Amino acid sequence: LQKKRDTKKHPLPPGPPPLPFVGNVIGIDPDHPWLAYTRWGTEYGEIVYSRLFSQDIVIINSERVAHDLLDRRSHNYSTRPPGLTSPSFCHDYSTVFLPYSDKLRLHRRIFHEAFHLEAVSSFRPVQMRNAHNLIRNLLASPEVYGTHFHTFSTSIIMSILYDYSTAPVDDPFLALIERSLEIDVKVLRPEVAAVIAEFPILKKLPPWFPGASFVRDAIVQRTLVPMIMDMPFEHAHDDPQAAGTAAPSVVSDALKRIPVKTQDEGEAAVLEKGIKESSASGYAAASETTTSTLYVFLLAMVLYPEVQIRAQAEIDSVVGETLERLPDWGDRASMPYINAVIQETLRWFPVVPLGIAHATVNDDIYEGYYIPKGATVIANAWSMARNPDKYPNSTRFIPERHMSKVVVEELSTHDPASDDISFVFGFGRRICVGRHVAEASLFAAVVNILTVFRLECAPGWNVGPDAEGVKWTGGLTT
Ligand code: HEM
Repeated sequence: LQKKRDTKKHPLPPGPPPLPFVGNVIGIDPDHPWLAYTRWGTEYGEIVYSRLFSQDIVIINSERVAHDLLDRRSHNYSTRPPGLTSPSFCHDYSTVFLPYSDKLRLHRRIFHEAFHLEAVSSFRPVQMRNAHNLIRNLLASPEVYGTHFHTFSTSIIMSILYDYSTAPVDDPFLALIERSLEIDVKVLRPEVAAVIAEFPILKKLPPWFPGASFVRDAIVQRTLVPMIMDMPFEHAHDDPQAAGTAAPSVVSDALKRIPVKTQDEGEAAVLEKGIKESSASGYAAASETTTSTLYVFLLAMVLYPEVQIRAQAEIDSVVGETLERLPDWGDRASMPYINAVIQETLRWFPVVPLGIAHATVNDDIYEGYYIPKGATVIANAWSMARNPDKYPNSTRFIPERHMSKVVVEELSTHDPASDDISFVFGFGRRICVGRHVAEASLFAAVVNILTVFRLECAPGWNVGPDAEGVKWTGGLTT
């Protein structure tokens, strides 16, 4: 049955013709939906309407429209599709998937206090120390570079959030959280949410039922999430017998602020819960994204040796060819090319290719098109990164394209949100809260790797400069 609604005589945005009942399921590779959405962008334009069962999906393929809707009309476009916050998967705690609400504002305030532009420089020692560990690990066992990237990303975020030092291998807490993240990345997508919303009965299938893997995943997740939230939190929490003993961390600092602000026990409990939940969300949001970006960096370096040579020449010109010291934060302003390499890495293959879906609170009209209330709104970063007017030869890795725009001033005043590629961090009231931390971690890793190593393709590995043939994993992050 077709939904009947009053579109106020405005048409829906253009899009592929839907099949009866199921909508636009044909032609979408469920693991790589950004490819189909980008194709639709070429065919139908900057804003595309599609339908999955009865779920309206609006795909934004250009930065222009994303800024118009998600920034300028953020009052209407800042919530999340309800299917993403399924209580069966215990996601109702996660900042990333919360609807726009007081709880979300509290989470974002907690993040902002720790991660705003002026505050993040306090994490630099942790980031540089972990970058040095990263190059030591890469030297010892380069073949497991992926594990080392992962250790780098997770160790930084665990130190920052909880002052928790992860074990060099097989950390028991990380094993739990990784299992939980594996499930999240697989399940928390608008396409899956639309199917589950259409057939709530699916949630009731017995776990042994063939194809009911997400029911089994939900059961595992319900066991994991309380552990993931409580274990590191207790580590960062002050010993109640000896107040003020916890080492500095986002969590302990936030907890210390509570008594100053409120004497009310109920309010204090809400704040404490907010701190616990937002910090648990921070780990998930930070680890995969930073690790994946380092994979893209590595891919670029082996496919573009001339970029690598230019980047290394810049480093040599700053720290000296004899390598008497490793680069440090004070060198960053003198390394515009390294900064451009980081920008281009974020652009070349955005690791959150479709961002995290937003949703509309009310009906809207935009450039004559009707956008329904409750629509899932996807900002297609993949397509924005391939805008041929802004990025000629967009499939090529060309750091030089950022050189006129890269900000080289002292980094405490450097706001990546104002940069060319800010779209990879999302939009409006939901823009990534960890973007300043992410950028700094990437600098620490990239500059140290390039100082110490030459990165080359393994013999016999033949991938062209467009990285065609590279297999991108499916999910929220790739
Ligand atoms: C290269 C690294 C990263 C990339 C590409 C990235 C990208 C994104 C994107 C696209 C979103 C969705 C924005 C939107 O809805 O419009 C997001 C949200 C978020 N990110 Fe990041 N992120 C990165 C690193 C981090 C780090 C290091 C943290 C640290 C805590 C973090 C924390 C978050 C949180 C909490 C949200 C949810 C915000 C909300 O829903 O209001 N991210 N990120």
